[in-house]
Amino acid sequence: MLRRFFLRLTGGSGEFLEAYFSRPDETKSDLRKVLLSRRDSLSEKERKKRDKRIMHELEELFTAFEGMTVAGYWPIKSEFDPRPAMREIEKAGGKLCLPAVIDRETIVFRAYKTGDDLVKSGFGTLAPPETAEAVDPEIILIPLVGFDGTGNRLGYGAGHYDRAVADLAARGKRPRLIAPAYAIQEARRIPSEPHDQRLFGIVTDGGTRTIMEVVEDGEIHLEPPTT
Ligand SMILES: Nc1nc2c(c(=O)[nH]1)N(C=O)[C@@H](CNc1ccc(C(=O)N[C@@H](CCC(=O)O)C(=O)O)cc1)CN2
Ligand SMILES: Nc1ncnc2c1ncn2[C@@H]1O[C@H](COP(=O)(O)OP(=O)(O)OP(=O)(O)O)[C@@H](O)[C@H]1O
Repeated sequence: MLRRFFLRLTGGSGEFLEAYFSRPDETKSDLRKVLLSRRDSLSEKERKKRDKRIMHELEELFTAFEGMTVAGYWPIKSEFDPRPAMREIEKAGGKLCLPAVIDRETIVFRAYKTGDDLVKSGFGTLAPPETAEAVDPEIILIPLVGFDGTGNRLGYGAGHYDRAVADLAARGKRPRLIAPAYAIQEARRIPSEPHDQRLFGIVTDGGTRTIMEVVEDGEIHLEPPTT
């Protein structure tokens, strides 16, 4: 069976934060402020337009999610709304889950089906209740504040996802992190620390970035996780 790995570096709308290239001393929290305000500044109309473009890019991946456990997220603030994509993933045979906040450091993933009840879960998020089954996602649609072209991710700074992915890795799981994001959330460089988990793919309204694909018998699949 032919297996070929390649890195696709396409897209990119040139909307990234150029200013930070010349300032290597830029801290994560400074970057977070600037990138959050960029995201917040999109009008509702502009956001909807960009959401459609991101959804269109994501559509290419849905069939690859068949039979996989895929973590979505319930959007807060000015994040891309992944819920229409989650419904399509479900239709394509993916099993959904959502992150639930346990404490300031910990999140877990709980099974979710469209229409299931959700409960308040900290930091303004909603999540399945404790009674929902705990699952280990193979694909994580991961929200972010910022990213760079090499797959570094900047979150809200709690380390929730970084810890959750490290925990999965410690148990032999290798979830693929795919970030739907607005092109304006790109910075020339996001500082990377050892605990930071690198993105597998970044799907933006300016194109799909840095996504690793596996081509098998002429078809594009996401690599199945090695457990
Ligand atoms: N929609 C969504 N769900 C998510 C996350 C996320 O980023 N987005 N998470 C991602 O990890 C986890 C929840 N963790 C979060 C941690 C901090 C903040 C936040 O907004 N923090 C404040 C600053 C910190 C504070 O208030 O102490 C902020 O940025 O205003 C949000 C979510 C799991 N669920
Ligand atoms: N695997 C880990 N083990 C212990 N501490 C961690 C781990 N991952 C992250 N942290 C800690 O969490 C804090 C926040 O990390 P960072 O600023 O990278 O968060 P973030 O990636 O922006 O947030 P998130 O992952 O919640 O979206 C840091 O103090 C970091 O040391």
